[in-house]
Amino acid sequence: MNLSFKQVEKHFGDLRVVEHFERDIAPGELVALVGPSGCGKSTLLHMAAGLEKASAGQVLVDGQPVRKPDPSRMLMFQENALYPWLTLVQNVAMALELQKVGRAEAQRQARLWLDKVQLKGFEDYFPHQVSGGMRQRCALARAFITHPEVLLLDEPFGALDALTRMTLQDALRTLIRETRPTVLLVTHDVDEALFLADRILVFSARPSRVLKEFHLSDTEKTHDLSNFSAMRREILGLLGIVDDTEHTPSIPEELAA
Ligand SMILES: Nc1ncnc2c1ncn2[C@@H]1O[C@H](COP(=O)(O)OP(=O)(O)OP(=O)(O)O)[C@@H](O)[C@H]1O
Repeated sequence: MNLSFKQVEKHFGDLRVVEHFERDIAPGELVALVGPSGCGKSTLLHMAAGLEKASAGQVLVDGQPVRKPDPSRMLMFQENALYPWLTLVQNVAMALELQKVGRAEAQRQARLWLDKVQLKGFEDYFPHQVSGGMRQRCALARAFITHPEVLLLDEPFGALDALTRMTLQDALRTLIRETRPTVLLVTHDVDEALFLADRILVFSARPSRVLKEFHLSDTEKTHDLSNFSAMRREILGLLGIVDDTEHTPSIPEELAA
């Protein structure tokens, strides 16, 4: 599915959040949104999900305006939104049952998806009986089981420690390769964006604009992102996290005097 933002603006009362946002996201492409806190990244996801309306402009899916939420566009948050009173398999199956798939068939498919995210053996555990990383694996299975065509990921691994986050990023990448949804990923983790994205948009503070867009080559990426160190530095510089001028040549002593 093609996801298009056409001159999108979003205000909440007097608060101007997003201005003139214009981008096309191609079917199967993964675009990461990074920017300062409060610049409107989640708001863009909410508009794509149909939870918020643009104040001006349009969000289109395959040329059709987004008017309301739809199962073909799946939103996944940082806080795992699993139901605590359901087991993992019941949580995953629920996504299909909501689409009128019978319980037995939904549970059969849910077991397969839990296997895909390495949760075999934990199907009948309740969320509080497994780790945070396992809960997010389960949330991934639940997000993918309905084969969404657009996946809207809002800091999906933000609450996890760095090592667990990397294993979840691997799991997510495998699932994306199998099912090729169009993905918008909001993240504060620049390495996560570099590892997962085909394209990274770096936003300014509110009212936000795109400061720069980075295209990542198709090469097989690993968590060793040394090939991307220049891009990483530039992104961190745009975000004001590192001084990107620090590697410019220092002034020779005789001239500095
Ligand atoms: N429903 C709403 N009503 C009023 N203001 C809102 C609403 N949703 C978001 N905002 C405001 O819009 C601004 C952008 O919020 P948003 O959550 O999109 O930012 P963000 O870039 O995702 O931030 P963070 O990185 O901290 O999650 C914030 O100032 C927020 O308070």
